[in-house]
Amino acid sequence: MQLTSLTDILSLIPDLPRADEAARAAAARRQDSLTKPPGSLGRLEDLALFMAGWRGTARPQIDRAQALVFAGNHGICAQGVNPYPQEVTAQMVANFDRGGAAINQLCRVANADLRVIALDLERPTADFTAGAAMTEGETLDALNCGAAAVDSEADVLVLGEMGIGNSTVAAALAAALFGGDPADWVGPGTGSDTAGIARKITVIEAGLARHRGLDAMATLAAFGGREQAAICGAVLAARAAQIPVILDGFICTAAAAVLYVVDPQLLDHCLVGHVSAEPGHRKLLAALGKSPVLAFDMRLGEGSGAVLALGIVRAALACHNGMATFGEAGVSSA
Ligand SMILES: O=C(O)c1ccc[n+]([C@@H]2O[C@H](COP(=O)([O-])O)[C@@H](O)[C@H]2O)c1
Ligand SMILES: Cc1cc2nc[nH]c2cc1C
Repeated sequence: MQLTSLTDILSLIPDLPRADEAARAAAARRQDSLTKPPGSLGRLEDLALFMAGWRGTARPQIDRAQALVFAGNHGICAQGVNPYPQEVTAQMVANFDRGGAAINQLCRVANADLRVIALDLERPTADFTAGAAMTEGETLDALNCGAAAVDSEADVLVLGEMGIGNSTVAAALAAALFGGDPADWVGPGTGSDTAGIARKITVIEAGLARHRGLDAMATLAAFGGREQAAICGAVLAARAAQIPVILDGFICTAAAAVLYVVDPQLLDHCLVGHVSAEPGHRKLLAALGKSPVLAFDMRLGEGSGAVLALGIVRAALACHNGMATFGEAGVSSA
């Protein structure tokens, strides 16, 4: 998938695959034949049916799980919206590469292949209070980079991000896409105090005043950043390859929300792995009509909540594929 303009996305939509309803129905029949009262595995059953629909088979397996973490830097950091200095983005990328971050440990436990992609860290996006964070060309480059990173052989894709300052970008995107009071979308991020949160709100109000009346893709360019655009590209490429996606926290979900505003069905193949402790995430999930797999009070980013949810999806498929039916086990049904 190679986008040459931000409006290309509209022409892709009619050809994107949809869930295979026959495979999903066959998986539902299997669930009802397994040695348990129907429905007793609750949302594990829903996850198995979700995977069946998107993988197009009644007995989906996860042989290959890919985790992609995109990192970017943000011009809005010039406004003092971030408690940690911007160089932490590159320092954490080095930490990911050495295996020292939370995401490395969680990917090992969940058996996911982690790939970290740093997007022009030495060239932060522009300050969105002064102009568009990204040109159309920069937005397209990041979208195409995200799309190209998707392993077409993967059975599931976990997405995450790293970028000092990007909780402000995410809140700005959410406010621009869904409206409401900016204060409802803003939270502490990595640990802003009350004064820091007030600064984030002021900055977002200035950004919203500058960038009015834009469509969803232009909103992405206006507020940034590269990692958000790359997440959009990866979500689209995964869809084209019928690979279900697990989104991470507030920042990752706000990026994908751009696609939802383009067309809500663009996120049909996406689960949200967890609801972050960042307060705007709950409101964002309500706007997208998504229920998180987990609520673990996490607010790290990096894809950490999404890869934890991968373990739950693996558990759902272990039951779905490994359990005996009533007939096979000689267990009497109701
Ligand atoms: O995804 C979340 O829910 C989340 C919530 C709070 C913080 N983060 C991470 O923290 C960074 C952004 O926070 P900040 O304070 O620098 O804007 C960025 O690297 C994110 O991955 C992520
Ligand atoms: C240390 C650190 C690790 C992170 N991982 C994702 N965002 C982060 C922000 C900070 C500050």
